[in-house]
Amino acid sequence: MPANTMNEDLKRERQRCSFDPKELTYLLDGGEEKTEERRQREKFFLDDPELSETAPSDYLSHKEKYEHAVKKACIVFKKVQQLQAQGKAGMQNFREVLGGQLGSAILRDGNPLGLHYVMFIPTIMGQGTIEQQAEWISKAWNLEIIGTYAQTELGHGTFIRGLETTATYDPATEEFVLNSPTLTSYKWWPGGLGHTANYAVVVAQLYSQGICHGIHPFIVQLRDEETHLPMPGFENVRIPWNYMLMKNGKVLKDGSYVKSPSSKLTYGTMIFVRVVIVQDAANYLRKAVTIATRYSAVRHQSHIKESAPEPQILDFVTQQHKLFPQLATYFALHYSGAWLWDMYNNVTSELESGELDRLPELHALACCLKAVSAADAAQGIETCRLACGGHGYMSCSSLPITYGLVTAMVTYEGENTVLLLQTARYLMKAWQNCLDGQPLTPSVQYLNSVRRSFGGVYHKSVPWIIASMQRIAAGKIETAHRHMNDKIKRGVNSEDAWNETSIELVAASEAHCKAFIVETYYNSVQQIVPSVSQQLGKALTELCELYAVNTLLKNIGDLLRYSNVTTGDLENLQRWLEELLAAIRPNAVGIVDGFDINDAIIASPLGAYDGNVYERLFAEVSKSPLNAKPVNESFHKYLKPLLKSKM
Ligand SMILES: CCCCC/C=C\C/C=C\C/C=C\C=C\C(=O)SCCNC(=O)CCNC(=O)[C@H](O)C(C)(C)COP(=O)(O)OP(=O)(O)OC[C@H]1O[C@@H](n2cnc3c(N)ncnc32)[C@H](O)[C@@H]1OP(=O)(O)O
Ligand SMILES: Cc1cc2nc3c(=O)[nH]c(=O)nc-3n(C[C@H](O)[C@H](O)[C@H](O)COP(=O)(O)OP(=O)(O)OC[C@H]3O[C@@H](n4cnc5c(N)ncnc54)[C@H](O)[C@@H]3O)c2cc1C
Repeated sequence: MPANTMNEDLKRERQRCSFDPKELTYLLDGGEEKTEERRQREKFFLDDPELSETAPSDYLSHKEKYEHAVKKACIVFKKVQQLQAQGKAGMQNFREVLGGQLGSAILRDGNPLGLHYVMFIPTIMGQGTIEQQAEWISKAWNLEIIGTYAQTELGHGTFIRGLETTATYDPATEEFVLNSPTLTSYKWWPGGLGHTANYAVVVAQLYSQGICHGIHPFIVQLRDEETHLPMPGFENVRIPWNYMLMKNGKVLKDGSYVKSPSSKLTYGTMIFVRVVIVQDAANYLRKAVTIATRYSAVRHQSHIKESAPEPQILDFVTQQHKLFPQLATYFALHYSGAWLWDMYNNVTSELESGELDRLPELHALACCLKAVSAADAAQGIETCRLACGGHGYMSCSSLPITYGLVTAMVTYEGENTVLLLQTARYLMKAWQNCLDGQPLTPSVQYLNSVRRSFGGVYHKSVPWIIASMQRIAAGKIETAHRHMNDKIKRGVNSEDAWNETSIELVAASEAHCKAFIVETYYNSVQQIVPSVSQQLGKALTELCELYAVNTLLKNIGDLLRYSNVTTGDLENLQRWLEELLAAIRPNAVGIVDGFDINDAIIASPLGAYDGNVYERLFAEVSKSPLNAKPVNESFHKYLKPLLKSKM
C-alpha cells in the first residue's frame, strides 16, 4: 500500500458530500480555534513515541497489561502537568485525556488513575469542607496521593443504605474506627483499589453516641505513601476526626451529629458521574459509527442488480437503516448530555447556597438519561459491530472493546433498572400533582398539555413526533399510576404494589426519557441551523428527523395505544424514514469525517481515514506473535504425537 493513498470509494464519497466536514468539526468543538487546540492536544499525546502502541496489548498477560497501563498513565500525567504549566489543562482536559476517547486510545487497557480524577477528586470537592479541600485537593491534583471511590461492597452495590462497612466515632481519641466486619462488607469493584490507590473515599455507615446516622464519606489511607505497602489491618482501622468529609453531615468532636440539609447530598458524586456518562456514551457511539460507516463505504459485497458490479454495502438500505440512526443517536445524546451538564452546573451552584429545590428533578433526569444513553449507545455499538460482518468481530476492529466499555456503563454508577425506577418515583409524584392541579417542574410540564388535548392529526414534522412521544410517555405514566393505585385500593400494600407495577414503571421512565431526548435534540438543532451553512443545516435537520421518526417507529404499539394515529399515518412515517435514509446516504462519510476522530483514536483498520481496510487488516494480524513462525511448537508437543499414535 503506497503511503498516503486514499481508497477510491472514500475519495468519491468525500466529493459527493454536500457540506464541508470541517464546518461540522468546528461546530462540535465550539469553533475553529477550539478544534485547533484539541488537535494540538491530541498530537501532543498521540505523537509521543512512549505512548504510541508498538505491539497490540492483546498479546500481553493480565499483569503485563496492568503494568503497561500504569507506565502509560504516569507518562500521560506528566504530559498533562506540562499542559498545566502552559496554562492549558483544566478538569475538561483531564477528563478528556484520562477518561474520554483520547484517554481510551492511549490507555487501551484501562486507566489506573481514572477513578482518581472521575470520583476521588470530585467527591472531595463536593463533600469536603473548604478546609478539607485545601488539605487534599492540591495533593490529589499533583498526584502526591492516588485515590479511589470505595462504596460498593461484595454484598451491596445498588442498595447503598444497606452497606455494611461502619465508621464509629470514638470521642476519647477523636477518631473514627472503620470496620468491614463481614465477608460481604469487603469493598469490591472500586477502580484502582487493588494495587494503584493509596487513599480512598470509603462510604460507610456512620455511628456516633450509639446511633447510626446512615452512609457518609471518609478518607482512608490504604497504603504507605513511600513503600506502597498496605496499611496495617482492614478491621478497626482508626482515622483522624477530620478524615470524615463534613461539608454536609458533621460529627462534632464531642460526638454530637449535625444533620446534612439533605441526606442525599452524600450521593452527589454519583450524579456527577451519571452526567459525565451521557456524553461519554455518545462519544463512544460516535467512534463506532465512524468505523462502521467508513468500512461500509469501502466494503463491496453481493449484488443489488445482477448486471452491475458488487455494490458498496452502504448502498443496501438495510445497512443504512443499521448505521444512520446511530449517527443521529450520537447527536441526540450529545445535545442531551450538554443540556444535562448545564443543568448539573446550575443546580450544583444552587446547592452551594442551600437551594435544594431542583435537586429531585436533576436526580430524576440524570438517572434516566444515564440509563438510556448507556443502553442505547451499547446497543448502537453492537449494531455497528454486526454491520461489519466478520471483520467487525475482530479485536483489532476496536468494536468489541468499545462495546465492552459502554455496556459496563449500563451497570456502574447505578444499575439501569434501578435508576429508571428512581425516575419513576419522580414521575408518579408528577402525575399526582398533575391530577391535583399542582405546579409541575419544566421536564414534566407536557403532562398538563397532554391531559388537555386529544392529540393532533399527523403532519410530517418533528414537533408532531415530539407531541406523539409525549403522549406515549404520559399514557404510560398514567397507566402505571392507575394500575399501582388499583392494586392499593384492592388492599395490596404500597411497597408490594410498587414492585408488582415495576415493569410498567420502568417503561414509563424510558418513554419519558426518549420524549425528553427528542425534544432537546430538536430544540438544539433549531438553535444551531441559522448559524451554519444551508447544506450543513439541512444535513443536521435530516439527522434529527431520522432520530425522531426511527424512535417513533420503534414504538408503534405504544403509538397506536396512546394516540389517534392511523395505519395510513404509519405508512407515511415509513416512507419518511426511507426518504431520510436516501437523503443522508451521500453525506454519511462526510458526517463521520466531521467528527474529526484521529486515526490513532479510531484504532481500527476498518475505520482509518484513508479507507485502506484490507492492507491495514493484514498488517494488524501480522503483529500477532502466533504468526512469527510458520509452525507453532504445539504441533511438535501435542499434535504430532497424537497423529503418530493413530498410525
Ligand atoms: C477522567 C474522566 C473519565 C470519564 C469516565 C466516565 C465515567 C466512568 C467513571 C466511573 C466508572 C468506573 C467506576 C464506577 C463507579 C461506581 O459505580 S461508584 C458506585 C455507584 N453506585 C451507585 O450508583 C449506587 C446506586 N444506588 C443508589 O444511588 C441508591 O441506592 C438509590 C438511589 C438507588 C436508592 O437510594 P436510597 O437512599 O435507598 O433512596 P430511595 O430509593 O429510598 O429514595 C429516597 C429519596 O431520595 C431521593 N434520591 C435518591 N438518590 C438521590 C440523589 N442522588 N440525589 C437526590 N435525591 C436522591 C429519591 O429520589 C427519593 O426521593 P423521593 O422520596 O422519591 O422524593
Ligand atoms: C466496570 C465497573 C466499575 C466499577 N467501579 C466501581 C467503583 O470504582 N467504585 C464503586 O464503589 N463501585 C464500582 N462499581 C460497582 C457498581 O457501582 C455496581 O456494580 C453497580 O452499582 C450495580 O450494583 P450491584 O453490582 O450490586 O448490582 P445489583 O443491584 O445486585 O444488580 C443485580 C440485579 O438486581 C436488580 N436490582 C437490584 N436492586 C433492584 C431494585 N431496587 N429494583 C429492581 N431491581 C433491582 C438489578 O436491576 C440487576 O438486574 C463498578 C462496577 C463495574 C461493572
